[in-house]
Amino acid sequence: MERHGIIRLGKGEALPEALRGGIVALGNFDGFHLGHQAVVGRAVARARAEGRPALVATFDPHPMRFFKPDSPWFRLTTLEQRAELMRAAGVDAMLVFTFDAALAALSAEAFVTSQLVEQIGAAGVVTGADFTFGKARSGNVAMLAGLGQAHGFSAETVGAVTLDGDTVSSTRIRAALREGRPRDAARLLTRPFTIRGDVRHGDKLGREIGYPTANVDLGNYLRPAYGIYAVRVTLEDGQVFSGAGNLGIRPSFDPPKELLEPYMFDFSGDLYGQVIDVALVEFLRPEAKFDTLDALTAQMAADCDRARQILAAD
Ligand SMILES: Cc1cc2nc3c(=O)[nH]c(=O)nc-3n(C[C@H](O)[C@H](O)[C@H](O)COP(=O)(O)O)c2cc1C
Ligand SMILES: Nc1ncnc2c1ncn2[C@@H]1O[C@H](COP(=O)(O)OP(=O)(O)O)[C@@H](O)[C@H]1O
Repeated sequence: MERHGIIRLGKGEALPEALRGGIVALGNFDGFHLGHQAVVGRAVARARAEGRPALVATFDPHPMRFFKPDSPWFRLTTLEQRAELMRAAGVDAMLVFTFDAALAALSAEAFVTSQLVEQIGAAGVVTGADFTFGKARSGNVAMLAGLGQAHGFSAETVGAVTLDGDTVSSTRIRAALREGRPRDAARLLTRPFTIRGDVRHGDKLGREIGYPTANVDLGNYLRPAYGIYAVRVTLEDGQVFSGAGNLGIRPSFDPPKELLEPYMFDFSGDLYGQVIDVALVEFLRPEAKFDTLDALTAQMAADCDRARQILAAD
């Protein structure tokens, strides 16, 4: 089924003929950070030069979620967000392997022959230099190159991208977000970390205190440091509003509930059911527990003033 240029492989679905023989960037690409952009950019450039489809092949769920279902939330992007970013980078389609027990059990060689050769008909594969694949991660890029020679595709690697002296990695971005450094994360991502979700009904208290907030669940996203952030919110129609939002459990309210709640400046209207993008621009302060609504609203007013200034200067 094709949606946002996403094609789920397997389950009886064949790749459309027009997309066979492509140059395939292979990896998880969660976040689509600078390093991922180099790998995908190389695949797109080669595809254009050779007149072939430019493809990305990725895994869903993320292998880490499959092997360690209890690991803390870590996603930097949804599949749909990644597909949009890939499209903007010139990719014709994002192919998704469902990462299940059957896929995890394939040897490196079986993965290459059944997926890359038979299913995708790849003419070329581009990965990062440290890419591993196949059962127990037994396959590496040298093996991929050897299998490519045997099966008639080329395998190319792109070296790690560094910024400020260190390798750009999803792990480094996750650490920055968990430590409340969204600007550092944004430099590595080339855009702010952005949570996409649909606007839920809450306790309807926000509007009473003069600060309606559009409540969004954090879903599978990595949990950044809890606190108040200066945010930019993009609505479904593409309009962008500045705002200030609470990300956390709202310790002043009972029972605590984990949410992202942006209040948007200079907006009024009904957002329930809309899918919005909330970009975390700057960390303002940790969440606090207030004993009175007056104390909370005074603090919210101060947060909004600060967020306005920060975003205006941005
Ligand atoms: C800028 C801003 C800062 C906030 N700071 C806190 C806070 O430190 N502690 C807290 O318990 N709630 C805080 N809130 C309040 C809650 O996020 C939320 O507005 C309130 O629970 C009303 O919820 P409702 O949307 O369900 O009506 C803040 C909200 C905003 C917009
Ligand atoms: N400036 C605004 N920022 C955020 N949401 C707004 C704004 N103006 C109106 N809304 C609407 O008000 C709702 C939030 O009001 P609120 O009283 O906090 O209710 P809830 O508890 O259901 O979130 C949002 O979901 C949205 O539909």
